[in-house]
Amino acid sequence: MRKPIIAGNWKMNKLAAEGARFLMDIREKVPEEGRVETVVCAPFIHLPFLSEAARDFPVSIGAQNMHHEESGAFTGEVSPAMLSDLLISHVIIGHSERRQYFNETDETVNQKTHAAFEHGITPIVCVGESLEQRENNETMDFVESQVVKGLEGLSEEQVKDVVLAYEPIWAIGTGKTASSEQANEVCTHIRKVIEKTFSKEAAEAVRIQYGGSVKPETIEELLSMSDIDGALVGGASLKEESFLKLVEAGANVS
Ligand SMILES: O=C[C@H](O)COP(=O)(O)O
Repeated sequence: MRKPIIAGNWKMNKLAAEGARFLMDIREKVPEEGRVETVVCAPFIHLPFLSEAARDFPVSIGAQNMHHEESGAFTGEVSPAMLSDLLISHVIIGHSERRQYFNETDETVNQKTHAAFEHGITPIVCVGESLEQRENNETMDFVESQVVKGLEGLSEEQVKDVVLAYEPIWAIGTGKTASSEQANEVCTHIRKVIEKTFSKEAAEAVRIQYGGSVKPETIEELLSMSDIDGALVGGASLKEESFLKLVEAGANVS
């Protein structure tokens, strides 16, 4: 069975003291690592503190982006080497907000995904269609193309360790969650794409999260679906109480 993975994406929220307080508040309450993987993806400035503070309890700390180069003249960027130096274990790659506002493309997603593996960081690769694409029945083809291009050139073993996050853009921060069936239908398609492009073993191993207005009230049903292995959560990951409920739901998947 694939281990559920619940990742909070704080986006551009929380001052340093608020981030620290959040971690201290959840430290005694997160379920043990064997049942669920718990990840907090925080803004860069939080990472040194959070990474150090989370060392002795089962919360992994992730970044929300990175550059693909090791170092160099890229003002304002953060490299994979800098993240692995801080023992950052996960990185979100190609979030739709990065694609929309910061010109991320399938090509940069692919470069960053390779770079993450070179530095021992687990990539959480985001894909998902716009409302217009959904209404034009382009969802499956579009998501397939994002998956194939984003993961191009990875080995089968690497693909098994990728986390894919299916996030329909129309459901992000809007309060409109895709129905569990809608979300699962696309996640099942993604798994078939992995099988076709890599192997059956890779398809069975790869974990696929759903993201888009996930709340404590909706998580259980989402996690009960055949191809949804976790959630990438924005708004509901900002409050300790709701984040813990999401993680607990992940730990209770049998
Ligand atoms: O990365 C998280 C997603 O963008 C979902 O955000 P949301 O839970 O606030 O809709």
